[in-house]
Amino acid sequence: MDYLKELNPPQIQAVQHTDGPVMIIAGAGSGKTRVLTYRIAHLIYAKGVDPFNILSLTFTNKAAAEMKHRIETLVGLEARNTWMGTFHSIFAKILRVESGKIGYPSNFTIYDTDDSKSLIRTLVKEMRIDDKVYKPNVVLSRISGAKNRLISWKAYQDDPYVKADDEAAMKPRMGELYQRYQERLFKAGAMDFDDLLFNTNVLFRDHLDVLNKYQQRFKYVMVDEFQDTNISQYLITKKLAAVHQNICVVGDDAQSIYAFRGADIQNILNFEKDYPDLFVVKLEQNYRSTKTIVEAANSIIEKNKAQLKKLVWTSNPEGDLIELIKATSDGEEGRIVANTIFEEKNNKKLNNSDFAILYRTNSQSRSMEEALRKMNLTYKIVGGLSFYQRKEIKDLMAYMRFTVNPVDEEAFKRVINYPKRGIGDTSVEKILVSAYDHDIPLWEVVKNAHSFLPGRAVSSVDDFATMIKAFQIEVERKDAFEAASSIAKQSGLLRELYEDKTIEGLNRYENVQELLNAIKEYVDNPENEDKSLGSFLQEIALLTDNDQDKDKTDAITLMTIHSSKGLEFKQVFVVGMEEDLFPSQMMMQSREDLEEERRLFYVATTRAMEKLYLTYALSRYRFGRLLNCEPSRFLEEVDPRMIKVNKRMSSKDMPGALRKEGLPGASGFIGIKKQPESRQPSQLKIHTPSPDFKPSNTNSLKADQLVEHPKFGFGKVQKIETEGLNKKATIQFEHFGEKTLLLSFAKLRIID
Ligand SMILES: Nc1ncnc2c1ncn2[C@@H]1O[C@H](COP(=O)(O)OP(=O)(O)OP(=O)(O)O)[C@@H](O)[C@H]1O
Ligand SMILES: [Mg+2]
Repeated sequence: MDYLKELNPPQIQAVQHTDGPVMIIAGAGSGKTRVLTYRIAHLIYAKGVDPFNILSLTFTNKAAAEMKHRIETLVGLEARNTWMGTFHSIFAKILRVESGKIGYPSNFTIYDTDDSKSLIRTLVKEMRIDDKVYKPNVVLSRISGAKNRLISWKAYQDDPYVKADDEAAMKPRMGELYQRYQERLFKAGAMDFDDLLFNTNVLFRDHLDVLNKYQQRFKYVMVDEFQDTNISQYLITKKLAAVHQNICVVGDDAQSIYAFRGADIQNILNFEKDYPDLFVVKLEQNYRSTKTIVEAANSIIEKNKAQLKKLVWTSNPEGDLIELIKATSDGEEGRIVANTIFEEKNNKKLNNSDFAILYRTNSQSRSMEEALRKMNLTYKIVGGLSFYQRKEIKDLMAYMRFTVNPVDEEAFKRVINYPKRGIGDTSVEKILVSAYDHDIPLWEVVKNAHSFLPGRAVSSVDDFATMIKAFQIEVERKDAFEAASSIAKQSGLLRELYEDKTIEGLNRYENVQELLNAIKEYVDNPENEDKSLGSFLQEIALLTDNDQDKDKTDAITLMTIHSSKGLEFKQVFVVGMEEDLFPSQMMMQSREDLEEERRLFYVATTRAMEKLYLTYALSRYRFGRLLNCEPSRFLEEVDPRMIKVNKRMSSKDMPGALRKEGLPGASGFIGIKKQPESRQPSQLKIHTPSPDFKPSNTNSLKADQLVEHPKFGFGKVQKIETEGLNKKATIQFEHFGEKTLLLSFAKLRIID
């Protein structure tokens, strides 16, 4: 097999050096992920390693799926058996098997951020403390920060510095809140995302037999995006690799962008200390981007002081200059981006999926979406409010969760009185308080409602318990799809949605059907061995933002820079290049923070393969007000030789005269040398008909036929409609988009 031919010499070295610790720290686009992929293929193919003995940890499950697929094409189906996924998904899988050891049920629920915040709200109320001081997201991020550094609630409470810190922040009861939060999660048989790693550490610390089992299993351990691991993740990896010492980490310190979530660049430096006989590989050649983009990116990251020096070069062509685009408002910014994509698509025959629009915060997607929709350009938003965050989906999932794990408090709160069955808030509260005060599992309280509640509510709660018991029997006997369908029906949820005949109601009903489709797909997929509902629920709980683009149609990608890590697109727009927005005002407290923002900018620019655009607006709606904006300081940090100031405008904003000339005027830009225009903003050229152009008889014109129009050029018939006496054809023209023409007037030549 010739796969080594597809690598350069240092990459081959990294692939072939399979035994002992290896670290690859190299710049963006230099093939780090590719090396990991080929390394796994090499282990299986050349070294005969059993795929079950290989563990690789990736940034998203989607990245893992892509890697698996690639390895499959290199070495065959066996590749499927490697352990590959995010830290969270891999260790959730292991915890599901071992959870009994640390006192959790094997069907433990995974709480998402909403569940966690709701629990914190409940606790704050119970403790009678100020919910304006103890805001759920502030409390949660404090707890999360502690857990990511492996600080238990006990250690938290015992640490005088932490205590002083909380007191200074006017939150003296944080430690107590952390403790109650953990206790309640435990009672609910639930873990939040951070617990998956925290508890894995506990498991490996306290149960050496379990640790030993996995140490023996994972003979080879690999970590992608190593710069963004936190200490909790690092310790797990280190422990697992302690016996065989075959650990390979790849990363780029210049792309470390999760310090705010506890990622620690120190891990890279520690790695050298922890493994003195470390084999270090440098990759310097970038295969992803044009020279212009590589050099611009180098000029950006150079400004950071805390950086390992690295060389990144490319033999790719020079490529286009980076376009700097100014807009008067965020609305105009959106229109310019949409217009530019439209033109570039037509001029260069690109697909929607060749484009990405990257922004600092999710809320910036709105103006982009509006403009794209107006131009009929298909797009998808990665992250943001995803399918699984919708209320109706969460409701049905809560039924399933409670069935599988009937102590799950947050699931219980969602479904006990939805659809309405006459159980009031007071009764719900009584049930929860009884369980907590008497230390009885929630499910026992629900099953024995008569002992805890006044007469009226008892029979409704009894009915609810009977229903859940019936669901539990189904879950045991049937696969996830059959059980879920039955739960959707018997719970009354489907009927409730079906009876709502508004458009939103209809949408919600369809969404639930779509969830059932997804479960069917899961059950039908031969790769999923465990077809139980519990197993499906876990899979869903672990979807990362990036995994949810189920929709495979050709679409422009909109996402935050954070979620774009590791990806590449032919053309990339980094929008909202304004002070306070990027670098973000919220995140900037120190020089380190500014450097992290700059690394984000580096990540954004290095996603582009062929062309990069940086755009900014002079005014923008933020926090409900129209604010004036200044261009980002980062724009001045890009090597000016790589930039041209473009005078693009959206057609709508162009004054009439300029529109005709195609030369819209715009002023220059702060401190950046203007470059001579290498290319005029392209105009759609009117087609010159072929010499043999002769209109055809279009009486029998059909969808899918190819036609030529004397002005609009070549196109494909989408559909034919008859309206009264007229016949109309909708045609997708290569350069002019979709047009509907009356056939009795249009001169069309049918090409066959
Ligand atoms: N030796 C090579 N020959 C041809 N193409 C290569 C080679 N090495 C890498 N590439 C290609 O270059 C691109 C970037 O590679 P890859 O994504 O592995 O880089 P990376 O270092 O992981 O980047 P990032 O830091 O953004 O994660 C990919 O399209 C990859 O297929
Ligand atoms: Mg990568």
